[in-house]
Amino acid sequence: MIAISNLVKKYGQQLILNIPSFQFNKGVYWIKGANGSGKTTLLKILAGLIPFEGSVSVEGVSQKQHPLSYRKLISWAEAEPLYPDFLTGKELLRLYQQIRNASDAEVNGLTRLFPINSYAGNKTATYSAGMLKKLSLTLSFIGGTRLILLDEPFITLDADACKILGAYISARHKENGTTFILSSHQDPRKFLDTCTTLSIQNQTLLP
Ligand SMILES: Nc1ncnc2c1ncn2[C@@H]1O[C@H](COP(=O)(O)OP(=O)(O)OP(=O)(O)O)[C@@H](O)[C@H]1O
Repeated sequence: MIAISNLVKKYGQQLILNIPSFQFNKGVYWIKGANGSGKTTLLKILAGLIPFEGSVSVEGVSQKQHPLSYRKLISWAEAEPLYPDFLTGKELLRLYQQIRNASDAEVNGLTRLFPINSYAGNKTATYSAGMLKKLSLTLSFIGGTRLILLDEPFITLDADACKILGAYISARHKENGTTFILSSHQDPRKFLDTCTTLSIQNQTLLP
């Protein structure tokens, strides 16, 4: 599903990641690691957001050779989402729907997941951290992408929302074969049916 080859990431002279080779089959993956170990950096690399040495491909599509096709396969939700204050959740949902060519039925169904309809008409400036997180996760689920990258998806979510998120990930993986990679300092396995644990240690990714 994902193939990493000779991946090296440095910030200045500081080596952050050195992953000679790694393959992800379809699945649900939890990446753990100490603060500053490189989890967010790896997710950003897989999302195509930051430069790196080496190669990454998803379903045979190389990020460097076919960046547009590659990005169409992937969704990303960041740990602490931020949106322009003046936009409403509904406007963002519409934007993602248009970009990802999703149906009204799909988007309406996703807005009922957490649910976010009661506040999506308001400007994002008025949202709490958890409300923003629910919006950002909902946006990342739009469009049937094959790989969904979630950076600390459980932070700021209440207990019910954590259960809803875990059930959604498990069901979507089972029904559509979507691969999820999530980073978390909390053990997410209590919310997930299946989950493969990986860790980043000494700048590399280990099973
Ligand atoms: N833009 C940047 N410029 C310079 N160094 C950076 C930058 N972003 C991250 N780093 C460094 O890269 C290393 C890995 O950071 P990263 O955010 O990937 O860690 P993490 O495992 O996600 O950490 P945490 O669990 O604290 O969120 C850290 O040493 C960090 O200081």
